[in-house]
Amino acid sequence: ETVEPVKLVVGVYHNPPKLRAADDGSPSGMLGDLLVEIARREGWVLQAVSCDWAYCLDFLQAGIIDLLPDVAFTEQRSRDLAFHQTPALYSWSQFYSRSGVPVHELADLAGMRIAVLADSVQYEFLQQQFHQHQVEVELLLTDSIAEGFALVYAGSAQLVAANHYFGQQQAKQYQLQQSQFLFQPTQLFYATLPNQHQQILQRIDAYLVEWQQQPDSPYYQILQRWSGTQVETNRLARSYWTLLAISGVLLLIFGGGALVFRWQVAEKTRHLQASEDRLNTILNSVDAYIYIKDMQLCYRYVNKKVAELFKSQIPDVTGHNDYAYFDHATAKKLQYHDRQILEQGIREVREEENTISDGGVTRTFLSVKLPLRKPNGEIYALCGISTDITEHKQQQEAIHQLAFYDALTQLPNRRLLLDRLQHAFDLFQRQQQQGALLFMDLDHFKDLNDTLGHAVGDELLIEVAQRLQGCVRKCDTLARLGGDEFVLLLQELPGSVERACQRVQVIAEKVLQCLHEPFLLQQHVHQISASIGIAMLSDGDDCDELMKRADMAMYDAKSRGRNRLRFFNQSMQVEVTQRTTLTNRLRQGLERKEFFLHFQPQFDERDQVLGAEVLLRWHHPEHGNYPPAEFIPVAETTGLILPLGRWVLEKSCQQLAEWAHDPEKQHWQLAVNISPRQLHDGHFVDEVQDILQQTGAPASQLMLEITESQLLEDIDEAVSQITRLAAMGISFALDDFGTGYSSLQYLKNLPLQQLKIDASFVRDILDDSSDKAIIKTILALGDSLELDVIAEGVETHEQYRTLYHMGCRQFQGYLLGQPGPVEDLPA
Ligand SMILES: Nc1nc2c(ncn2[C@@H]2O[C@@H]3COP(=O)(O)O[C@H]4[C@@H](O)[C@H](n5cnc6c(=O)[nH]c(N)nc65)O[C@@H]4COP(=O)(O)O[C@H]3[C@H]2O)c(=O)[nH]1
Repeated sequence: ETVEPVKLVVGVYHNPPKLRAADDGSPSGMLGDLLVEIARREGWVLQAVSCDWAYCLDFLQAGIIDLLPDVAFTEQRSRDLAFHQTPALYSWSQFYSRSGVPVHELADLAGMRIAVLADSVQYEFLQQQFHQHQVEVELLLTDSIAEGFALVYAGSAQLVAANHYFGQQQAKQYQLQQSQFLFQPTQLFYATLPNQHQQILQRIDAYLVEWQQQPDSPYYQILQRWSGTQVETNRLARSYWTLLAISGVLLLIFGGGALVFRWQVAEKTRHLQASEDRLNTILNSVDAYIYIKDMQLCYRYVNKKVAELFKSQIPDVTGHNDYAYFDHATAKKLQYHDRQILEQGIREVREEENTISDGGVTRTFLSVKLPLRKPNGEIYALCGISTDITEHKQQQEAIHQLAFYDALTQLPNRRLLLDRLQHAFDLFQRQQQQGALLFMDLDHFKDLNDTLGHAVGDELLIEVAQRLQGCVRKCDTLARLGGDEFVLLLQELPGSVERACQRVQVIAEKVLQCLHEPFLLQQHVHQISASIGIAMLSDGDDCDELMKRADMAMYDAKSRGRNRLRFFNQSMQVEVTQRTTLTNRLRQGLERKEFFLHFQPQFDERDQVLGAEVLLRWHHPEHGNYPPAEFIPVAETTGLILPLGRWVLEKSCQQLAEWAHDPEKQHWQLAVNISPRQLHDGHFVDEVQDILQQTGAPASQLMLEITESQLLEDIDEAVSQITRLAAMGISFALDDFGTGYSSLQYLKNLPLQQLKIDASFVRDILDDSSDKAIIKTILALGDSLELDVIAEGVETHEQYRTLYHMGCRQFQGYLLGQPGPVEDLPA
């Protein structure tokens, strides 16, 4: 079944270059060709009917033709005809005359013979204007536009009014010139009778919408073919048209002469005054700043909004330039750009930040500016339309701020950081421009936050952000990822990795130092520290990996005792992987009961056993024995030390309970190592009490070994726990004594029983005089504080003798007894 093609009878009148008949009678010209192209695509069959304009319009209304191109939209026509939505062309009208007929204003037309197309929009408009302003003219109605041009050429009329498309192309041929009197901007459409060809109009509309958005579409190709000049894209054409609509109106009011603004109409006719009033009402009620500046950039016209902005009256602004109203920098900038427009004859859209001199308020404007030209093309003024977009910009900025900045510290957030990092990374890959990523975490921030409250925590974070910002350069990015995690992206570092690393180290140390300075928070001085992990841009293959690596390095710094910096490197990566494996094995080991205890005896100076130190041992079925120095730190960071430590305590207490029944051993003490995690775990005291109760071990025989460094973490908390345990009869030994920062203050405050000289001092006691001096001091300290002092790691007789002569009376070490099963302890 074949579908009948759509047949359309099209009216064609002579209005080149917009519309004309081709040699074979078919529609041609801009709108004709466009229709032919659309019909070709749609499969419509066009049948052209050649007619003069007024007849064409009649034919359309009578239903003789289906479609008429090039119909200007008017209110009245919209009642009788149907139009599509998107204008096919934008047009306006001008007068054309033989040389020497000046038209500056409506009143200049009085007494003239003016040719105009019958039934045209120009005719309607002019007739109405002349009538309204009581300007007497003789209108000669023509059947075609060309006829009007011919009348002027022949001297039968002084002027012809026509659309500028026709005028631009045809005026020369008739030796006519265009006047600067622009009027009546119109939008041109294809028209049909209402409700008859709805679908046709819809299809035409669809093509117009699509093609007007594509600069290389058939639409622009056709327009260009017929206009012979470069056609701007539709958006520009439309704004140009809009501006012309306004500036045309301005010209209508002000006339065109050497100065557009010589406003004499008021004196000439009171009707024109009325017209001015009406137009001014329009111009003054638009939400835009409209102005005209002359070649010296003095204002010649401003609307009410401009006058209000300048806190002045409209007439007072005339003759002044921007220096009178804006601050110096703004005026200079405005004049610079305005001059370019006048000199180069360009139209410009620009965002301007203008500061009003009175009050110094800065506002943002979107300004469209274009030069105004005389008929000979000479530029004589600049027309500008500016819209205040300050609020819009502020909203945009607020949204930007929310999306890319941290609300608490106003530092860039993760999203912005990642963006900058990507940029830095690209630069590094292209130009080997080194950079570094520093992950910073405040040590024990959580404790501060929990104890002092979130308000103080927030205050600290804000101050930290400010301090950090003081340590970095403009080209660096300091971001906050949340919590107490800050990231610093350093860019533009010196070429070689070594030099770059050195520089980064210096910066990171500076950061550590500046964070270590005391903070004053709510009248209290707080001291904090931070741990920094560093990855160089050369350390990873992408941003994700770099972030992870800097993070890893930061954790490494933390686990090495905080307040320090660590660089990421490959060996660290290996370490991290091993650590994960070890964690999994530890967990399994606990379940599979792979742990056991060794006991290393401790002696007095008469070789009598005082007891033993309990040492944890782990035998893995496949990997053999793991040294405690390797797995204990991992157990500590993962928290596995808590169940592990509990198990050690239980076993030790069971042993003590057993010895309690043995008269030879009931005086033996067991020294059990306690990890910092255990001591700072809130349940530790209760746990020890439970274990003592359950096992029946005498508390007096249990000694807990703590290290100096673990005390330092939170001295007040530690003292309170230790005091509570000591009250239960448990004694305490301070392990590794001498390696940390000893503070007499806490030594006095703690219920200690024993100081343990670290094995490292004992090892070098024979060769290193400073180690000897330290041991002496520890012994003297023990003496004065009435504490026992035990030397650990005694391996040789010489060491033993030297220690003895120095006054040491308790010993532990391979010389006297290796760690081993409980059965191996000497009786
Ligand atoms: N070179 C030398 N070394 C000697 C000598 N005498 C003893 N040692 C070793 O020195 C370490 C003494 O333990 P530590 O200083 O408390 O140091 C301990 C302790 O800090 C930790 N640790 C061991 N067991 C536990 C435990 O149950 N809990 C906790 N939290 N830590 C433990 O592991 C560390 C290492 O333990 P171990 O490898 O068993 O190493 C033990 C012991 O075997 C000697 O004459 N020469």
